[in-house]
Amino acid sequence: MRFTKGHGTGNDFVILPDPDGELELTAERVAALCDRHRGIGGDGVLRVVRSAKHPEAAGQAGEAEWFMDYWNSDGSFAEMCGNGVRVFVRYLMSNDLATPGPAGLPVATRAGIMVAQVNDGSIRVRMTTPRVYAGSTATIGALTVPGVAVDCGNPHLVCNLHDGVRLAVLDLTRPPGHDPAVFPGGVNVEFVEPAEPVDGVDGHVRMRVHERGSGETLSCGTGALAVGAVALRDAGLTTGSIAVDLPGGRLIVTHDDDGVWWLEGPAVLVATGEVL
Ligand SMILES: N[C@H](CCC[C@H](N)C(=O)O)C(=O)O
Repeated sequence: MRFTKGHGTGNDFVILPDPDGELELTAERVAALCDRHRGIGGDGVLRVVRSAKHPEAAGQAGEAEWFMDYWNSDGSFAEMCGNGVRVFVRYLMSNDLATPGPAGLPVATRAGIMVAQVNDGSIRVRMTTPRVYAGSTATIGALTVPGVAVDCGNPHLVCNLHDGVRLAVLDLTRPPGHDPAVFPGGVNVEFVEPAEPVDGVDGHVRMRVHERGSGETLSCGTGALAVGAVALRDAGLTTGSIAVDLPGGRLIVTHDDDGVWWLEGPAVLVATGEVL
């Protein structure tokens, strides 16, 4: 089975070309592929399958030829993967499987159609509108941090640090505690601290993330979208751009004057090989 390894700001994926949806993918096989010692290693799997050939995407086939079948590294499914869409699009174009149209390159996902606009260094993706909908808390040991629930197609809990607590001291080797009544399907938890002003954007924050189904990752695109939406709200802005620095790099979240939410960042293909 052929594979390609790629990443977006260090959020890395095993890409599996499967245009006709013939691979027998199971949670166990995905976890084995993502194992960083016994397998290829990755935060998740992106299966590249034609929308018409996948039961969860057939309804989107008229708008998007390709479906990004995203799996977390533990073999669980997720509705959406923001970094993954950029890497997926970079893969499609590098393998001459698709070319962007006038509006960009549409990709079907479990959270709906995302449209990517591609340039050499970075890709920007038209994302789902993040919905801030509840207050909740996360716990790490004896620390309790208030946060806000944000739906980006997948669930997020954005926790702004305060009282001198810094990102560097957080132990994210285990899932932070969360309220299952608010997040019955689990949640991606982001911790945020303010950062120094940066030219060209309206705000700048730093974050770390513990991802549902993958653990702490170097980056999370939908997490950055959730964090950017909260940062704009907290700044009293309805539109604007936020630079979000993650351990793996910088992503830019923009809410434009047309009401579109964009996530912009790099997408790199690292290697191609054969799974034995
Ligand atoms: N790394 C992904 C998020 C995966 C979300 C997944 N962990 C979930 O269960 O929702 C991103 O770039 O958006």
